Order: sequence, then C-alpha cells, then structure tokens
Amino acid sequence: MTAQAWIIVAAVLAVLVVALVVGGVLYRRRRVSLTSPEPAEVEKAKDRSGGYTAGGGFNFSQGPTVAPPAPRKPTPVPVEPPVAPEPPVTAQPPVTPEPPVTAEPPVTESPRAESAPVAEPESAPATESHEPEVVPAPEPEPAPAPEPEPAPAPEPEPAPEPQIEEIAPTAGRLDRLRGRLSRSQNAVGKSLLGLLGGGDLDEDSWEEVEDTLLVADLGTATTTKVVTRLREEMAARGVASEAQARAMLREVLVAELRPDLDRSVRALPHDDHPAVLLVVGVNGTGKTTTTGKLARVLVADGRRVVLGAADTFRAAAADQLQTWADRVGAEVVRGKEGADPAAVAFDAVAKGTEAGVDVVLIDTAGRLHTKTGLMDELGKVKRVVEKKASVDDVLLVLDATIGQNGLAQARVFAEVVDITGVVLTKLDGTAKGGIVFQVQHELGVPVKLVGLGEGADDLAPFEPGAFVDALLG
Ligand SMILES: Nc1nc2c(ncn2[C@@H]2O[C@H](COP(=O)(O)OP(=O)(O)OP(=O)(O)O)[C@@H](O)[C@H]2O)c(=O)[nH]1
Repeated sequence: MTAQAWIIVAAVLAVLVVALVVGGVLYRRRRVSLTSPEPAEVEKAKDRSGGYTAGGGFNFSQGPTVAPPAPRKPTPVPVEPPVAPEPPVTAQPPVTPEPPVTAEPPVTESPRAESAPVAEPESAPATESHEPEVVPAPEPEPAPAPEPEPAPAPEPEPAPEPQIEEIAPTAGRLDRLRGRLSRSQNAVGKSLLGLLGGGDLDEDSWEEVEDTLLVADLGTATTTKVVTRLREEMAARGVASEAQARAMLREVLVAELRPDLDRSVRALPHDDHPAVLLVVGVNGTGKTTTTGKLARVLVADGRRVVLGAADTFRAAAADQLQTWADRVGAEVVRGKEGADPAAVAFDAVAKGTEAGVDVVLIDTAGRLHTKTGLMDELGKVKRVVEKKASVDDVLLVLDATIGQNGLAQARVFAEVVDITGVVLTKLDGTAKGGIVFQVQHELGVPVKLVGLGEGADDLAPFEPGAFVDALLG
C-alpha cells in the first residue's frame, strides 16, 4: 500500500472513533436516570423547616444507646393496632345467579367477580345479520349543528397545603421571654434584696427571708439550705450594698439550682431509629401544648418529627395535636377514640422509624396521679414502646401555678415511669417559680424546659442563671 492509501485509512479510522465517542455521549445524556438522588438532596427534600437552623439556646443530645430489642416474633405488639385501616371493601358487581355448574370446583371470590356479566355494548355490531327491513328513504340530514365543545372536566381541587408557620428563633428564648417571668416573680426578689441589702440582719429579718422563700415555693429543705448558706456568706464577706447582696443571693440560688445537671433534651436520632420522647403529666398541665411547642423548636432546628397522639380518651386531644403538627408540617399518628394508647404510641414509633424521621414525640393522656389503673397504663405505654425502641426522654409536665401539689404528682409519676426531665409550664402566671428548686431537689431530675405563655413559641430552655436573674428582677 502506498503512503497515500495509509493516510486515507488512518483518516477513516479517526472519523469512526470520533463518531463513536460523540454517539456514546449523546446516548448517555438522553438516557433516563433511574438512580436515586444524592442523599443530601433527599435530605433537603425531606427537610420541611425551610433550612432554618437554630443558632443555640435549646440543647439537644442523643439518649443513651440501648441494646436493640431481641429480634421480634411475627406478632410483636401485645395489643391490637388501633389505626390499622379496615381492608377496603371492594364492591362486587352484581352477579346474576347462574345455574350450578357441578363439574367446576367451588368458585372463589375473585373469579366470581371476573365472571360477572359484562354489560353489552349499547350499539350492536354492524356486522350482525338481520331480516331485510323496509328502510325509509333517508331524510336529508340537517347540517349537523357544531358539536358543543365538551366542557373541560373540572380539575380536582388540590388539597389545601397546610400553612407552615414561621417559627420564632429558638436562640435566646429565655432572654426574650424573661419579662414574662419577672413580672410575676420579682416581687420575691425585691423583698429578699430589701432584707439582705441592709447588711447585718437580726433574727426577725432572717425569719422574714425564710418566709419569703417559703411563699415562693422553694420548700422547707431548700429554704433551710439557702438561708444557712446566706448566713455563712454574709458572715464571711459582709454585705454593704444592695448590689453585693444581689450578687451573693444570685450565687447561692444558682448553686442550689445545680447548673451542672444535664438539661439537654434527648431528641437527637440514633443510627437506626429516631429519638423517642414521652410527654406525661396530670390533666391540663400543658402536655399537648408543650408537645406542639417542642415540635416547633425541633422543626426549626431542621429535624423531622412524628407526633404520637396517645391521648385516646379525648378525640379533641388528638385534634389539638393535629393542629400543632399541621402548623409545622409534622405528621401525626393517632388512633380511634378509646383505642389502646400503648398501641398508638407503638405505631407512632414504628411509623417514625420507617419514615426515617429524627424524633417521635408521644403525647399521653392526662391522668390523675391518684388513679392507680391509669398510672399502670402509663407504665404499659412505655414498656410497649420499648419493644420497638428505647425511650430517650420522659418529660413530666408540671403546672407551676399549683405549687406543692405539683410535687405530689411528680413523686407518683416518678414511681411509674423513670422521669428524665421536667417541663414547668405556666411560669408566666405565677409568683411560685420556686417549685423549680423543689422538683429538682426531690426528684433529682433537671427542669429542662419552661412554658412562659400560651403562644406557640412560648417555650424556653431552662437556664439557672437566667431564671435567678428573672427572680431577682
Ligand atoms: N399561660 C400559660 N398557659 C399555658 C402554658 N402551657 C399550656 N398552657 C395552657 O394550659 C391549657 C391546657 O393545656 P393542654 O396542653 O391542653 O394541657 P394537657 O395537659 O394536654 O391537657 P389534657 O389533654 O386535658 O391532659 C391550655 O389552655 C394551654 O394554652 C404556659 O406555659 N403558660
């Protein structure tokens, strides 16, 4: 072959290679991708918080990882799931009684449905043969009126998108809500500072200090401790001004609130299942409200939340929770009225795990701590949930306005379920915030959150320093 022939062959080969490469690229571009989107994209799609991330304030942590429950047997729940939808009843087409066909085996439901008589088409096929008929001469057909345009089928109304609300920033909540506390609390602070600021106190004045602390619901044990420490500090340092008195009082009260306690809400998910939080307490303390407010905080933090409406005694309670959930785009698992609360709680955790959410918050029914049966039932709720996943936080909701009575409730609840945190609600409406000291002292469990109003964002983390500042005005 001549050199010229070689050049021609090489050129043809080069053109072929280029054509193959270009063809390959075009083919790839046109192909429909069946791979799932990048995990980050999925995360983004699922995140309904609008990318809002709290800058601090609330402190979330992961609960201790408990060994997974033993592999479940086919029937893991000892209770009937309440919300299992009834199998859809498919309407059977009317069946004309047929003469019994003896040779055939008994016909089961579905073949029967298939063998249902098929409606004849209205117009008989043109090929059918008929007796010759006298057909009248066709009348001249009037010009066909223009067919009216078929009215477009009304588009099904799209279900109204629930209005997702904007959530107040979670950082610095207690600071912003401090005014709520101080309005009702700082009468206590003023009176204490008035007494201590004068310097040397006589016995009557110390008694007055004691009375003030008792009226503020600090309880006898805490009051005695606080007064003893104040007397020691006063003797050691001396107090010449109200500012010094304030500093000393603040130090003693903050120390009494045990700033070392872990107040984080254990709402961070585990590797293979969501965090599970149980919200318990007496009727009307603010459980549902707190569950809703907490869901908002979590959503604002970019978490995906499922709410379990385990208050099955009152349909209104589940509705109330549903409203809270709709406002932040969370999902609610609820049962029929009167369903077993333990089963609803179990279902909520199952649903949350399956959907890969971060947190499942379970709102339980209010119960009188004096009703043994109801309290036993609460224990059952926790045990049943734990067949699915460990409960990370059991939050006892206490109404701060009821003072000492709240403590009695706390004791009974603590016997039935291991309380791991307290939410003190309605601190905006009471001068008895001292119950915080007692609850922690009695239960050895930290107050983690405080409710400071009926507003959707009136929930704040509890911070001893900020609380005492509010108390002292
Ligand atoms: N002022 C004030 N009111 C609150 C606070 N938290 C809850 N509430 C109100 O307390 C009332 C009872 O709250 P719920 O959340 O329904 O109480 P619950 O414990 O779920 O009640 P049951 O379902 O009956 O057990 C409602 O009117 C709430 O708005 C708070 O921090 N401050």
